[in-house]
Amino acid sequence: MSESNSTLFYAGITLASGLITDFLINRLNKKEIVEDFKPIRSLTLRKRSFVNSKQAPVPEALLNSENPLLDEIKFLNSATCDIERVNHLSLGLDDEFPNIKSPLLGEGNLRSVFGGGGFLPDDAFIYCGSYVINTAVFGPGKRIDQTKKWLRAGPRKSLFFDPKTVKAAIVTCGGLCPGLNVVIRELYMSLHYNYGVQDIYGIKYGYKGFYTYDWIKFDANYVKNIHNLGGTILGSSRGGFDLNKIVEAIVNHGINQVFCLGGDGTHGGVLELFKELRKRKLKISIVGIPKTIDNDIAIIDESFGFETAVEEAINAIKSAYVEANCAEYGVGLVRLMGRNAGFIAMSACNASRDAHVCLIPEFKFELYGDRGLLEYCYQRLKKKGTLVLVIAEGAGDAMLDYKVNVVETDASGNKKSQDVGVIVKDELTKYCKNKGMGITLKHIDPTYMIRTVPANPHDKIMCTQLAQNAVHGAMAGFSGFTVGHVNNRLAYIPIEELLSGKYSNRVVADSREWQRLLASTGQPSFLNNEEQMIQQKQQQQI
Ligand SMILES: Nc1ncnc2c1ncn2[C@@H]1O[C@H](COP(=O)(O)OP(=O)(O)O)[C@@H](O)[C@H]1O
Ligand SMILES: O=P(O)(O)OC[C@H]1O[C@](O)(COP(=O)(O)O)[C@@H](O)[C@@H]1O
Repeated sequence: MSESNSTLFYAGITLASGLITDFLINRLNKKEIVEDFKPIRSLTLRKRSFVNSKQAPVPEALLNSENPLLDEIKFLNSATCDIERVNHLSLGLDDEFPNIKSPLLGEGNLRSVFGGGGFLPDDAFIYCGSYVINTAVFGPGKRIDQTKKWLRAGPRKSLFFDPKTVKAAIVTCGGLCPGLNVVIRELYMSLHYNYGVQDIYGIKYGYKGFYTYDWIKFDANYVKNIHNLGGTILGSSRGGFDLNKIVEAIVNHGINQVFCLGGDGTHGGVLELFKELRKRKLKISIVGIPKTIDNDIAIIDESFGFETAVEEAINAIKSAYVEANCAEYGVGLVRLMGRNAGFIAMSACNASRDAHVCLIPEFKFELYGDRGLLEYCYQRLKKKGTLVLVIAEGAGDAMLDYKVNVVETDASGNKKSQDVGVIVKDELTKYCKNKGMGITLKHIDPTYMIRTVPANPHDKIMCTQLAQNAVHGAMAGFSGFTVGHVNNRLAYIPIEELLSGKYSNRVVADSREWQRLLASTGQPSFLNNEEQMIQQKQQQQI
């Protein structure tokens, strides 16, 4: 494209309305790539907000270069529709923009099993101006041009990094989660076999491993069988984030791509590292891969390991039901993880159909009083003889009339509270006894069992998609981003945006999933004065 044509092209895109932009871009894309479909769609409704961000301009010297990746970056910089830009290593650095042909580019299936030669057809690559929309549902008052758009994840035809010069490091942080080993394996396989990267290292026991332990040099034999193992072969930890020591270790090892698997805390670390690396003008791409069984990471549809955890949680609920059903006034009480969000508990209840009450951190409730939890349980036992309660760990904080103590704070600063399962068990037993009812209560706590199993097929597929796309993004030179599904399509999300505080992911009262749970359990609010609570909430929102 000549310079004047190119200027007109970008000006046209910039000025066109969102709808016209979408139309043009869809035409440019020619064909939809179906590779990033998830096997099952999460129906969770999320609250999302809309923001715009600015980036460093493309250096003058690069404006005339012929390079599809550079075109994409210029497009992202000039587009006025609400595309959330991901930082690129070329921006803010004055060097020439490299134009390295992706080794994935090829003639269909011509690649030999021994490597060499590309294997992706031309239209499998992400084209300039390809994005994922934030909202899937449109109706009166909601226009497609007003919804936020995220950069589409996927392979780029030209790369920022020459694979021969890439040295990558992989680290796993925070709590365990099914699928960590699948992501590690696929990061290695994609870097090594698809792009030809030779130097790939594993960091032991989370962030502190960068500067505390010897690094593991991976080879294919080391990782090829790990996908069927629970946990992480690298080990994980909380705490130990020391910015300077980590940057020093990365630089000393000559690393230029870092992949960090973890939740919000880990992404907080990625953001700090990203800012520091940018400040030092280092060409090191740092990428987050969202991990948590709690499924409470904002913006993305779902985090890997969550479905596996729900599947395992159902086994505990099943056992609780059998125990409850086989005793006079039998109660099965299952405590599940979920420090801040009740997605595991809600989904496990919806899937098992055996739970009668589900308590999660998002909704306040009372234990005592005519409309409190204990009276409801007592009445249900009197009438039906059986009760299954599912309680998320953080629900203790939602009890209005019982003070739950914070017993400790973990090394990452997350609070650890008194066990809500034990509190409800003791209080319910006492309450029923005072009313002359002797209950048989079995308390099942499968919290660590549900997160240590290997990933199920759904999560394994998701882990593979995330890892491959994290690698594509890093090889293209993007940095400071995380990768995840938005509306069932893979997107690159700037971590600055993810952690900006404008987004959250919690169960919301009007979501279809929560309404479905209420419809199937019939549980009330457990509030003695619900009306008053609603009014208070409304006032807080004004
Ligand atoms: N705001 C932050 N900035 C830098 N590092 C952080 C931050 N919050 C947590 N971390 C580090 O991230 C790692 C994982 O955090 P943690 O909260 O335990 O798990 P998760 O990543 O699953 O939320 C820990 O090593 C912790 O020290
Ligand atoms: O005992 P640990 O390792 O602190 O893990 C418990 C925590 O794990 C979680 O399920 C997930 O936490 P992370 O996302 O930080 O890994 C929390 O809900 C729970 O409090």
